[in-house]
Amino acid sequence: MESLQPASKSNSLFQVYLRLRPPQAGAAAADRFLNVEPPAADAPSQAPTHIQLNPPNDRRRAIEKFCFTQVFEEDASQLDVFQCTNIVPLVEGVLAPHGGEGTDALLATLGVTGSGKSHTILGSRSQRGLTQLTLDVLYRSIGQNMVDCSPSTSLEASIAASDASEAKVYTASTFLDSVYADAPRPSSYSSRAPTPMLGEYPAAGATPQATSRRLLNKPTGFPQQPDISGVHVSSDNGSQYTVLVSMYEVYNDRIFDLLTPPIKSATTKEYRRRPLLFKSTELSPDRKTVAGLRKIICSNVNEALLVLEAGLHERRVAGTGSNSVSSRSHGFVCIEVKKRTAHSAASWSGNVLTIVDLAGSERARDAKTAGATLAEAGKINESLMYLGQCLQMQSDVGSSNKPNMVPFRQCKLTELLFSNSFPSTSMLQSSQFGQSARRNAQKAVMIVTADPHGDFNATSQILRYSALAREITVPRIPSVTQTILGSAQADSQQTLPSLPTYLPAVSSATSARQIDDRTVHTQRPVLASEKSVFTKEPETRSFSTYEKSLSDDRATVEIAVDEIARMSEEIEYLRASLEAETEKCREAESHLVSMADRMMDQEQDIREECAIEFEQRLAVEMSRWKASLELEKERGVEHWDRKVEVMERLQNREGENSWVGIDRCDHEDKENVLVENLEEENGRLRHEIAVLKRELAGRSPVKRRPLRERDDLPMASPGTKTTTSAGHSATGKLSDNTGDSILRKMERLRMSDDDADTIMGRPSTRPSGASTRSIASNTSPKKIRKLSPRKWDVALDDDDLF
Ligand SMILES: Nc1ncnc2c1ncn2[C@@H]1O[C@H](COP(=O)(O)OP(=O)(O)OP(=O)(O)O)[C@@H](O)[C@H]1O
Repeated sequence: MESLQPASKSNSLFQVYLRLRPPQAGAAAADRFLNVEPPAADAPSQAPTHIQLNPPNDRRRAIEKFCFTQVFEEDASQLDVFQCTNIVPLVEGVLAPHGGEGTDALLATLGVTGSGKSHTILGSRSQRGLTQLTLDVLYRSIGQNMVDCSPSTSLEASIAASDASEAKVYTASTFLDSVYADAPRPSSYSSRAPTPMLGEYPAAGATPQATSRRLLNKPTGFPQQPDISGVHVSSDNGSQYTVLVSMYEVYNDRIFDLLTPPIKSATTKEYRRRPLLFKSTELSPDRKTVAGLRKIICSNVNEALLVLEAGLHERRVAGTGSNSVSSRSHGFVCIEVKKRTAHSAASWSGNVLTIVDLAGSERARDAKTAGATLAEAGKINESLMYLGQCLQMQSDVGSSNKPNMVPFRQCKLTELLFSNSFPSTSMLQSSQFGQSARRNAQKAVMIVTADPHGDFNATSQILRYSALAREITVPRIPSVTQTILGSAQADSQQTLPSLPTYLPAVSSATSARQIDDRTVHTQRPVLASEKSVFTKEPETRSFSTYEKSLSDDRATVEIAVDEIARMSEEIEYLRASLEAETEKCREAESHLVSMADRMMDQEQDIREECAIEFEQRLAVEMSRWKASLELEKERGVEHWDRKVEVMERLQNREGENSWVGIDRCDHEDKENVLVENLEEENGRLRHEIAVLKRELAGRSPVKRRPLRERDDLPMASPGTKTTTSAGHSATGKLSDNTGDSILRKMERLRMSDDDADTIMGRPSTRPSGASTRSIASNTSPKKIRKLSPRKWDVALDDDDLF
């Protein structure tokens, strides 16, 4: 046992203690698979530190030994555990009594479901747990240095201003008034809610905060045992202290505040909590915090216990086959000790003591879980598996070369537990340049609980990754080997009484390995004593011939034994591999179940969010649409009003003066058109006259009928109004009366003949006194016919009419 020692303390993030719970009623002593080894005589402490795990009913499985900081046996009390687990130094580190930064602290329990984690951390009806004991010693240590928390002071504001986690800070009186009913609870005390809380909150309530939350009955008193009034830690007398309590749980890998009441969903009508983020904030860029928590300023231990009670009431628990009140989430209680220089308005700084009650790993078969509880179990097992990986690798962290080897970012639980134990990359870089100093690493205590009569596989798995050191002893395989050797021995004893009789003590080459080599269970074990077992020289016998045959037999047996040992070893290795693979498979299955559940949860959340957003947008769009419709209506009315107005104005103006201008313009336009038409007509007539002249010249006098009688020339209709004034016939009728106008022109030509006669001294053929106008208008066609030959002759003779 001396060889199994824990790794150097400086390399471990946790001190790991093991606590065994008393047997449950009906547990048989024969079922006990775990034994505590008595401490070695020369050990520094007489407290046990080693246990041995004996596989029940399976002689082929290895015997495992584990080493812890200390092992508490079944009869250990709450006080024993409190005093021996170094919790007092944790409180001292948080209080920083000698000035300086102080250190954060973490106290956690880990174990299979029903093994006593909650009992250890939170106590029972009669016994206080480590949380209550820690609060007791903390408040008594601060004593008079606690700052006045009366409502008149601006304590909440000053704390909220210096808080890096965007917390909502309340005084205990404000918070407790909203949680507890005035009447004290008459019946029994219990810190655990019996069933999950969702959907159980009546809507009717007194205060706004309590509308979605059932008011609790205030406990009349808390257990006072064990008494630790003798335990005291000093605090910094030059400082003022205040203590903030906050609580949250990690459920299905999401963080929920236990001190904030759930909100009723608009769509599902269920009461739900909003998950919180674990992130770096503006005031804490290099350190992650759970953002948006409710933090309650508790000025005395009683207030802190009432807040704790209220938070525990909200935590998800359920009855399973393994535990009637089983935690379904990892519960976190944060006791934040804030400190500032006495009588100054300096900002608050401080440290946190985080107490964690982890949910227990469980096998669905044993826990008889189904549905949501089974999915929860899958999630719990998955997070514990990641925690196990982190614990196995924690020893590597001591070496500064591998700061990021611990895979703590795989789930919320390990992130919350480990992320502030390691410097972030940005912090490392900045500290390399001397920009910021790394905070003191947190001190951590892990209490592993185990039931020696419980589930062997689950317990051995937890012990494997939590123990500080582990040793495996591969069991002897007597069935085949002993049979062969036994028969050989029996044969030889007849003739060779002193044939060696001992068997190889097969042990693992990995025995006595320390925590640094935790992968031992996945490595192939080697027979340490394989080579040395059969190296002894057999005794020399007198019967030489018989001796020869015997030595042949012995050689054969040796080879056989060797082979058997090798095969046994191989089988053992394969069995271990199979076990590991089976375990992996089981973990993968539970992971799958939990992922499916998570997806459903997320889908539900997204649906809800979408529905809410859709409703909000719809409402906004509706109101916008209504507003724009109203506006359009108003605009339409205005538009038509304006149109009517314009029309009215136009009508008035037109009535007054517009008609005069329009008439004048019309008149001018008409005159212009008339002139143009006349010019055009004039040109055309000239052309026609020329044509007619040529035609007349080519005709015989007989055929020269008056133009008016000719069919080939268009004549004016009888009703056509004519006038002799050249170019002054009515507009538009000139073209229709072409023949008429030609006739008139011909008459004018005749007049020209007369004039010419006059000029040339020939006697005029026209009656005297008759004017051109009268001829044109009054002369009958017959008269014209009589005159025309001479006229045409003259005209032709003269040949110069124009
Ligand atoms: N050391 C102990 N002494 C007396 N009773 C104990 C002890 N440890 C556990 N028990 C009892 O065992 C039962 C289960 O314990 P507990 O609820 O603490 O288990 P747990 O590990 O927290 O389980 P889970 O992970 O399911 O929440 C409780 O009734 C508790 O009182």
